[in-house]
Amino acid sequence: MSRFRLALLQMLVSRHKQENLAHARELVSRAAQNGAQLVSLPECFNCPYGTQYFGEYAETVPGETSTTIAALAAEHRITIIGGSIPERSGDRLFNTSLVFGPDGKLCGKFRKMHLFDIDIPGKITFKESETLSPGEELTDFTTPFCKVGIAICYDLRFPELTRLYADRGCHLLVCPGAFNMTTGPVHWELLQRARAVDNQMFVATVSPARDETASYVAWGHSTVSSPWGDVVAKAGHGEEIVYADIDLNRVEEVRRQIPVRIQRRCELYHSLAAAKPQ
Ligand SMILES: O=C(O)CCC(=O)C(=O)O
Repeated sequence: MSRFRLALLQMLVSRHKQENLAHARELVSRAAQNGAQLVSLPECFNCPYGTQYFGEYAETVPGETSTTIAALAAEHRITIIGGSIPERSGDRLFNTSLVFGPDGKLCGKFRKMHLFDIDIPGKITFKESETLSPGEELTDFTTPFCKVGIAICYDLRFPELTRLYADRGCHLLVCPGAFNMTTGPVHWELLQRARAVDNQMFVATVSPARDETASYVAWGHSTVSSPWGDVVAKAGHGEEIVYADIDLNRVEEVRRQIPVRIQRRCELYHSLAAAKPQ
């Protein structure tokens, strides 16, 4: 199958977990009724985004949220990327994305690999590493359409991660993320289009809807970029579902036209990197 419908759920997240789960149920059902076969929720969809919330909202896997998403995937016979949730594992917390296939079974679990620690004086200081631990594994999964890789938000800033997925045969990267009002306007679209054009693959980012009353105000603008690097679908900042009819033939077409993937000179890069500067 070379075509499928992707839906990005730009959901408004509240402080009430039960309300968030009910809302996710509603949006997933709407997307499935509209023909979506692969659906993604945003980063931290069951909890407000902020280090002060992660411990309180964290769950083990399996747990309430994972069970809810698994049941929804099975009910609608679709694949659901469960955005991300704070996950508790022993005495550690992770920012984790869980993926469930149309049979309701867990088919992927990605823990955010690069933690969001930044300091922009007068604008935004954020230190995920105060409460979270980083993941160490790649997570890709196979669908009837293509292989899909997962990254979470700040991970998009590290081109090496997306390159690893592309080299493993992924034709789509899905990245639940919540950029903010400082970095979002300049970096959000730029980074995803760069990852798409670097690797000649589709890249989809899924943000929560903007809530001006939240302690962390998300940029919104969930987006799908094509292997050519152009934007094929994009949300505003309010709650909405973004649909994209993905034609995977575009991946092969762009790779044939501009064959950078086979023109890379990896041995040369390695020897240049190893050489001592003059
Ligand atoms: O990289 C950024 O500017 C934002 C990252 C972020 O919000 C996150 O990793 O959750």
